Amino acid sequence: RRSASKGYDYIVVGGGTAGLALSTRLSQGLPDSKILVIEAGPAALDELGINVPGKKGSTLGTKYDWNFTTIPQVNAKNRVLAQNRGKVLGGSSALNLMTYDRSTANEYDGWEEVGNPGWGFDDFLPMMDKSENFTSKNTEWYDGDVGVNTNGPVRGTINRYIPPFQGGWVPVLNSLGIGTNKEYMGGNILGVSYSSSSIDPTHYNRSYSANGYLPLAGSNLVVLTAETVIKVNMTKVRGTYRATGVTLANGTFIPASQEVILSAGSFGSPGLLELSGIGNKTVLGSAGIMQLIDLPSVGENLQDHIRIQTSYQLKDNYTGVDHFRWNATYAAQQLQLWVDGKFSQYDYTGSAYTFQTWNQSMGNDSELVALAEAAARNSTFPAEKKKLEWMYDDSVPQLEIIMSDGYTGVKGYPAVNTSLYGKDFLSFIGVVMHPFSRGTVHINASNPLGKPLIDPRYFSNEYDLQAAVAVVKKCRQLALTPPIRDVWVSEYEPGLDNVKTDAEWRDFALNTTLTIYHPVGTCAMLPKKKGGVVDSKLKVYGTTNLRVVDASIIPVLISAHMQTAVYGIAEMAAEIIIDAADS
Ligand SMILES: Cc1cc2nc3c(=O)[nH]c(=O)nc-3n(C[C@H](O)[C@H](O)[C@H](O)COP(=O)(O)OP(=O)(O)OC[C@H]3O[C@@H](n4cnc5c(N)ncnc54)[C@H](O)[C@@H]3O)c2cc1C
Repeated sequence: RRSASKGYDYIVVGGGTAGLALSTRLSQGLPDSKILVIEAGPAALDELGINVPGKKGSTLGTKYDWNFTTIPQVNAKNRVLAQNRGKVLGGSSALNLMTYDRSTANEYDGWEEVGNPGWGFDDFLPMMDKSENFTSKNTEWYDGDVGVNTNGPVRGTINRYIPPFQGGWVPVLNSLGIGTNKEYMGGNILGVSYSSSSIDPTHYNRSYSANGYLPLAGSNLVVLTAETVIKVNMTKVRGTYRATGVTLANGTFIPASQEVILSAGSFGSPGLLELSGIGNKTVLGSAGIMQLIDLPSVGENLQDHIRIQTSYQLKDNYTGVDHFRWNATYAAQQLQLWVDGKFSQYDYTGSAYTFQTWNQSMGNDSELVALAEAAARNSTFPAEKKKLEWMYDDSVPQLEIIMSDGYTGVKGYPAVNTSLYGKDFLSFIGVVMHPFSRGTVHINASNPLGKPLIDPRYFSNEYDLQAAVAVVKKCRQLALTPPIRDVWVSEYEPGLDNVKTDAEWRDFALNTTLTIYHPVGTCAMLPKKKGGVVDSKLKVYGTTNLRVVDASIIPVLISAHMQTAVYGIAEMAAEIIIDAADS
């Protein structure tokens, strides 16, 4: 193995979701090139908190998490919200909640329509497919093989276990006029499904970039862990800039003869550009960094999905995942079953999803459409225009609801010694698909190498707040509809008596809305004059050989969880970079 300081042809910064997929593909496609991927976190391939599906969420707030937060959100009662990101080999694919889906074809087409040739659904679906091995085709909850592939590195699997108290999910949604969708990976996600998770059914463990892609890499890929990059070194050549390598926090310079690729994620990649002198002059100046390339959109255009939840105490005859919190014996038994490769409740992540338009959900979307029009009216940014177009498009969902096993919320699981301690819960997690709030992430001028200043500007327009209220009311409606109504004793959060009026729902939304961890757009792929940081070949404007390849390049937030798109972006980038090397 080469020593890191000797230099490489390609350096990928960030061994996360996109970074490991990309560097693996580069090592395969460019066998004569030397490729280095540098990851700030450790490798943790044997970590049960990562591998065991039923332990999802247990690594948040740990050493595997960057533990970022927002700045106080002025439109959300000044709350400071968590912004978790993986700091481990595999990045956020090691920490995520494993939902494995895709949005509607029209939304990927929207990426192309805002100025990115070659990124529409017909071109992008094959890239997402390249990454996947969908193991549940032709099963009870998936018809045939529409839109899926079966020989890629990351597994997508519908859970083999659906808890009895979730048996009412599909009948309830059907009774409310929502059709069952067993082809949700094929470019139409509307309807109700028992949907897939990134789980490998060989051992029912998490499938992610570190255990999916990396074992396929050639020996020409070197993986450096526990090293943080602090800047890309740039040199001016005939009026444009060339990346010559990267500098580590310990001062080591590592040269790159061909390309440097940033895959440090939606909060990491814009910061690295700024630390390298690429960005907004004021931001750089206040941090004492000399501007090399004037690119004012770096760190702008942050978009994220917001979520809001209600939760219910299950009747005592049901065993939910909260059992793991309060019954150590049960948890140990189930974990041993999982370790032994036997059927275990720890196999399970969650399966019950619905995606709907406002019309499907409420019968009438005119008030929300009017608010969306008001939110988008004065914007020239392509994302708002697209989101408004999608409000009028019957194929594009505006809300998602997940029926989730276990307590999820803001109030907290009941404290020891209270009457509800030792009870199990189910939660409904409502998500607004196309919020109009658009925020920023920048380096902190007083500590440029420290945590970034993240300001998603949650609820900076009325549409987002009313949409959150509409989706959380829907959560309660689903809970109150038999046979779901028959499985629970009482509404724990917010409580049927505590929140009844619209004013109370509004207050509840302001107090409890959170992120569902899908920040995108901070190095948007767009024409430069429209707010772009990278072009449609993912190259940073003003450079010859610096690219960004991760969730930050997504120009418009779509109605899906992000991982399948991020893997698709990495596969697309690999083709682009390999083609460029061959030409
Ligand atoms: C808690 C959580 C739950 C989620 N749930 C789901 C879900 O259920 N389904 C879904 O589809 N999506 C989910 N997502 C979103 C999805 O996982 C992310 O969008 C996706 O993983 C982002 O990939 P990425 O490559 O852009 O960034 P990441 O995977 O975060 O990779 C960035 C990598 O760069 C490294 N890095 C950063 N800065 C530096 C530096 N300076 N030097 C060296 N290395 C650096 C990081 O440590 C990290 O490994 C979730 C995300 C989170 C955080």
